[in-house]
Amino acid sequence: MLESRTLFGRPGETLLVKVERAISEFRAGRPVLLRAGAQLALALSAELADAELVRNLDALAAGNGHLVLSPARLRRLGAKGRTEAGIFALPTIDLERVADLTLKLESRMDAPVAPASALDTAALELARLSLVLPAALVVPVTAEAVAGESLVEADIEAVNAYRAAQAASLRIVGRAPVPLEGAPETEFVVFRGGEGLRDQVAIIVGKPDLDTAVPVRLHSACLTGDLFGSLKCDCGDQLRETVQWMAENGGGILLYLDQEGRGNGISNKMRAYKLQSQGWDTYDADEVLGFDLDQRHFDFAATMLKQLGVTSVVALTNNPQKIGAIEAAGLEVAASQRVLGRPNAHNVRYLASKRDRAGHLIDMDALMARAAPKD
Ligand SMILES: Nc1nc2c(ncn2[C@@H]2O[C@H](COP(=O)(O)OP(=O)(O)OP(=O)(O)O)[C@@H](O)[C@H]2O)c(=O)[nH]1
Ligand SMILES: [Zn+2]
Repeated sequence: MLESRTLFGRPGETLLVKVERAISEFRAGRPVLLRAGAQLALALSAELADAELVRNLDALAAGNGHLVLSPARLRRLGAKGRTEAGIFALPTIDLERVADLTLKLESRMDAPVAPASALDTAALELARLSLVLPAALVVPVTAEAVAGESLVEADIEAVNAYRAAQAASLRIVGRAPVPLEGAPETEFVVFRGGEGLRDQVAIIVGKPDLDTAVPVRLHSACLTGDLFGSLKCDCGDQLRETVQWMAENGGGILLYLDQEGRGNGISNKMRAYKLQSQGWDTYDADEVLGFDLDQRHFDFAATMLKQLGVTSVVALTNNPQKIGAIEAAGLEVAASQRVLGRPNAHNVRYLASKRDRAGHLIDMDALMARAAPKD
């Protein structure tokens, strides 16, 4: 562990650095040593456990291993109204049982759920930060039992404080003009920090007047829609039409945020798409995987705007959460404007679900009027 007296351990950096290492280990399917005061436990991503790891963990666990699951997954397993994470005891750690409880569609609870400890919930937060399934195997250990192992150690307070620290560490690391088709006067400004595992990008279209309300869109990354024109969502249309609209209407700022799959990551989004192909709606599919309606935070996006000198915005969105987050961060939302994609046979259920279940301000008649004639 880095301490402030070491050569490279600057005090302000250590929290971010330690948790970044822990995330990287966790994503690689290696156990991380979590510390809560004098208590220690190994935490391992449930989806990445393999036979050898499980054998070794089981030997250390002496019957005290358990699986931590999110409230959404517990609800899906049959614990109605569950709002807290919980744990299942694993007297022996068994890969098949772990898979049943974390991922299988038809699984139902067949054992009591105990409340999760602070250590357990930190393991779950680590899974979320790592963009793997929100499910962790946790094995309490003593320092002696793991002495000599090369393990990354993280304090649970550091894990829990990581999101806020990452949002507060936002800073501009590069900017350059990037002329776009239809919007030749455009600048890309790259920020490090925020949310997700990569950088955030502000796309400044034209020369927006920062003394008046600036048209702004917070756009969450969608590889399938933005890049490949997937018919399953409205993202690609929203992205390109917003940039075009800004270019033709005095400029604006689009924030391209590293929040693929509503913050669940691309692998979990594909798992959710698979479930959707079997009939599940977008939110129910996420719940099967253990995710609540939306994992995204938008406070850091407001910080990006502030760093760019924006104080008042015209919010281009249908999502009231985005508007609320901008206001909560102390920026003025002078007005908001809907951003309609194009409906088709593949995305109309998704768009209706966003309106009906997440309160998005989508006027279905106005939307349907935009359907291509072939639809
Ligand atoms: N988990 C999950 N994510 C999805 C699905 N379809 C699209 N997404 C993601 O949802 C997000 C949509 O982002 P946005 O278009 O910025 O946000 P929005 O909440 O729809 O709000 P507005 O478009 O601003 O009205 C992107 O991160 C997509 O990758 C899905 O079925 N499941
Ligand atoms: Zn999309």
